[in-house]
Amino acid sequence: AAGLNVQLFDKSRGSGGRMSSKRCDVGDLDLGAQYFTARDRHFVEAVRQWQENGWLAEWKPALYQSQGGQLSLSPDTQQRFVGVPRMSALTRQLLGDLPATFACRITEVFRGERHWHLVDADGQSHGPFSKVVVAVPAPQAVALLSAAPKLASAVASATMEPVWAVALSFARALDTPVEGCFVQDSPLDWLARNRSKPGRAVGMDSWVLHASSAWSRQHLDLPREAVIEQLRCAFAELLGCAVPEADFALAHRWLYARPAQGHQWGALADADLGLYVCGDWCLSGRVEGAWLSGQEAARRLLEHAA
Ligand SMILES: Cc1cc2nc3c(=O)[nH]c(=O)nc-3n(C[C@H](O)[C@H](O)[C@H](O)COP(=O)(O)OP(=O)(O)OC[C@H]3O[C@@H](n4cnc5c(N)ncnc54)[C@H](O)[C@@H]3O)c2cc1C
Ligand SMILES: NC(=O)C1=CN([C@@H]2O[C@H](COP(=O)(O)OP(=O)(O)OC[C@H]3O[C@@H](n4cnc5c(N)ncnc54)[C@H](O)[C@@H]3O)[C@@H](O)[C@H]2O)CC=C1
Repeated sequence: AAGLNVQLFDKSRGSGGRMSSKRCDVGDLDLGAQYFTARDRHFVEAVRQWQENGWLAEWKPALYQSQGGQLSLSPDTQQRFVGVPRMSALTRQLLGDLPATFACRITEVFRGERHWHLVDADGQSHGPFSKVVVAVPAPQAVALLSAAPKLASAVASATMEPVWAVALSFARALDTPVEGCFVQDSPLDWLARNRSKPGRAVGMDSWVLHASSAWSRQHLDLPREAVIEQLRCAFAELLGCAVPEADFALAHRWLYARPAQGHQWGALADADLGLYVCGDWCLSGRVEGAWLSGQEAARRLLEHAA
């Protein structure tokens, strides 16, 4: 928006990061961020604009909570948004025609005499660039900040927690009114019924289950099949209805799902070098926090470029 030339590199095959959706035979599944809320007025305004553009829609699930094995309705007035027809649709729209190189993992960010250069996992070099913004989870950012050791050590203090995500699809819809559920006292901490979200395929009855970070940490190296089975059992127990073997199942491990602690950093920078770091872990560990942190990095970068 400020007229600078931007080149984006991402190690994934598509945009979205932890907001990405997986394309499967049973439809698109949001395995990471499930929905987002908007509280900061700048973000509220951005969300309003995206909604007007048709990039996202409000999700109004039949919301439940489960505590001590007791399932109860838990309606509220909180507005929750999702990308349509999949979560990652929003990032695809925001990307527009910005030059982006996907499936490109950056392994080194180094400064030449006047400019920055990036090296990827295939040894290819990219650049020169006058500024670099590192927008990845804190533990992955550290390796890219060797040119600014002070910055690297601040970032290294931000640790992140894992989350196992499981998707289960059933040809016959489960006999339950639940469409979203906040869970306590279980290996799970969240579950969502995919077809209750706007614009999703309605053929199969697909669910996304998230394990708690504590369970995920304890079962980090459990084989995928075992993760699916254990979380399916926890799911069945929680719903209290018959849950057959799924017709389709997958498990995805998010190693750096959520920040372990909250910070109010906004973004971090070595402005003299032209190196900026941002991400949800600089703020609230939510989509809104990620967006605000990116805005703050951009603001500082432009301030220094002026
Ligand atoms: C399971 C789960 C559930 C969640 N649920 C919610 C929710 O309901 N509501 C909510 O608001 N938030 C939720 N979140 C959090 C939300 O997804 C994040 O806060 C937000 O997406 C973070 O955005 P980001 O840009 O900071 O980082 P990311 O989305 O992690 O983006 C970083 C990008 O950098 C790329 N990358 C990493 N290293 C390299 C490298 N070396 N070279 C090139 N590219 C690299 C990655 O591929 C990725 O695309 C959830 C997250 C998870 C994992
Ligand atoms: N699994 C993961 O890796 C991550 C999950 N994240 C979740 O993303 C959501 C985003 O947070 P916000 O935007 O603040 O969303 P929000 O306001 O819907 O929820 C915030 C938290 O409040 C509780 N809560 C809210 N509404 C209800 C309700 N009706 N009944 C019972 N409890 C309720 C619940 O504990 C929830 O986690 C939260 O649920 C986070 O736990 C965020 C980041 C990572």
